[in-house]
Formats: sequence, C-alpha cells, structure tokens
Amino acid sequence: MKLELENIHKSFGDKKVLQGINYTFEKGKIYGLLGRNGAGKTSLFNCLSGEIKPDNGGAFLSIHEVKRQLQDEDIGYVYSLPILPEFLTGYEFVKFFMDINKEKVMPSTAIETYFDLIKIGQTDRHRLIKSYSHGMKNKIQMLCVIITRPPLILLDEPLTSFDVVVALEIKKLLRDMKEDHIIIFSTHILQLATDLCDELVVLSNGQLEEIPSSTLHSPEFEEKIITLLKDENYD
Ligand SMILES: Nc1ncnc2c1ncn2[C@@H]1O[C@H](COP(=O)(O)OP(=O)(O)OP(=O)(O)O)[C@@H](O)[C@H]1O
Repeated sequence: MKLELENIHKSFGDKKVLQGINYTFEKGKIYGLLGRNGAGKTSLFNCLSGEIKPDNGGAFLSIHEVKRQLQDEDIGYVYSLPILPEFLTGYEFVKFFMDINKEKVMPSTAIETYFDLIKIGQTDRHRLIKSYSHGMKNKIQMLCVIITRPPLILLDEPLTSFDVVVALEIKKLLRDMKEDHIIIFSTHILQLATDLCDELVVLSNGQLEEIPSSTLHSPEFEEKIITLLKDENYD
C-alpha cells in the first residue's frame, strides 16, 4: 500500500504554503514530518483529510497496484487541537463512535479494554469531555484511530501531550500498527522523531524533502536538520 502525493499546492491569499508537494509514503514505516512553525504541516494534513481543498494536485492510495483517490474513510486524523463533543462523557462518546463504526470494530474488544489501554480510569471515563485535560482529549482521539484502524493515520503533534506512561504505550502501539498502515506524524521534538520514525521528511519552502535514513542515527543528524530548517524563507 502506498500514499502518493502529487503536486499539491495550497495558498492562503498571497501566502504560498504548499508549493508542489510530491512524495510517496509506504505502509510498514512510521514517517516523521518536521518543519518550522508555520511551514504548512497542518495545512498538508488538512489537505489530505479533506478539511481544506488543495488549489492543485491530489492524493492517491495504491492498494495492490490499484490506484484511486484518497477518501475520507481511509484516514484517521489526530488533531493537535482535539475536536470532540464536549457535552458527552468520554464513555458516551466512545460508545457512540463504536456503534457508528460497528463493522470496523473488533468484536472481541470491549469498550472497557480500550479505556484501559489509554489509561483513562473508571471515574474519568464517566466525566464530561469538557472537563478533560488536553492530553486526555488527545487520548480519546487516538482511541478512535485505534478502534477503526484506517489505512492512513495522521498524527499532528499528539505524543507530546501524553504523560510518559501513555506515550510509551502509544509508541508501542504505533510500532505494532505500522505493518498494515501508513503512519505520518508531525513533531517538533527531534528525539521523538529519531526514536520512533523509520523515515523523516522535512517540509520547507512549501516542499517535502526526505532525510536519508543513514543520517537518522548519525552524530551530525541534529545539525543537518537545523541547517535545513534554517533555510526556510519568510516573507
Ligand atoms: N485557514 C487559514 N487561513 C489563512 N492562513 C492560514 C490558514 N491555515 C493556515 N494558514 C497559514 O498557513 C501557514 C501554515 O500554517 P500551518 O498551521 O499549516 O503550519 P504548521 O507547520 O502546522 O505550523 P506549527 O508547527 O506552528 O503548528 C501559516 O502561515 C498559517 O498562518
């Protein structure tokens, strides 16, 4: 399975954010997406998820050599600012989510098991989402991805809001899931990127550039990334 991005452009007014994104992501790998503040990482994710429409270009999923347009249901997106119904309890929301995705939920997995996995305790699962911390809301979003297991998983800066125990758990889970999924996550934390990712791509000046995997664990890695990111043009 491959995700092929072809010539994606996006501008907001005069600001050219994405200027011809061409890249092929493959299943079996976790990709780290790096870029400076305002480089366009969230815009790229939003173009893929259909939140915003690119001005040009498109995204395609190839499964067993059959290529088709990427569709909403192919994507699990964990937003950096979680969007959840605040008037429901965590339990009510997850139950609802499992009900509407009945055909994708593993029948043997109970809702309680999912909450145990993300370490939201008995009392908290029955509290309103509006009272949840940022990290707890992110855990619920992450759970939605875990429940439906879509082929493409986009994670916008999620792990930084998890406590160390959950972050470790989620990292393990992502490593297990990568065999059957394309996982792309954006982060500003270089150590997390090198620790978790098989490939790193940098979004700079509106384009995606791959960092050779040989550099990933080399002593010059940090310096090379900083140099690359410093090249970003600002206007
Ligand atoms: N809806 C919008 N309207 C106007 N400008 C936008 C909109 N969305 C994003 N931008 C602009 O596009 C640029 C890229 O923003 P984006 O959020 O994609 O960057 P990012 O790489 O995710 O940044 P960060 O690392 O700070 O989260 C920024 O200059 C931002 O102000």
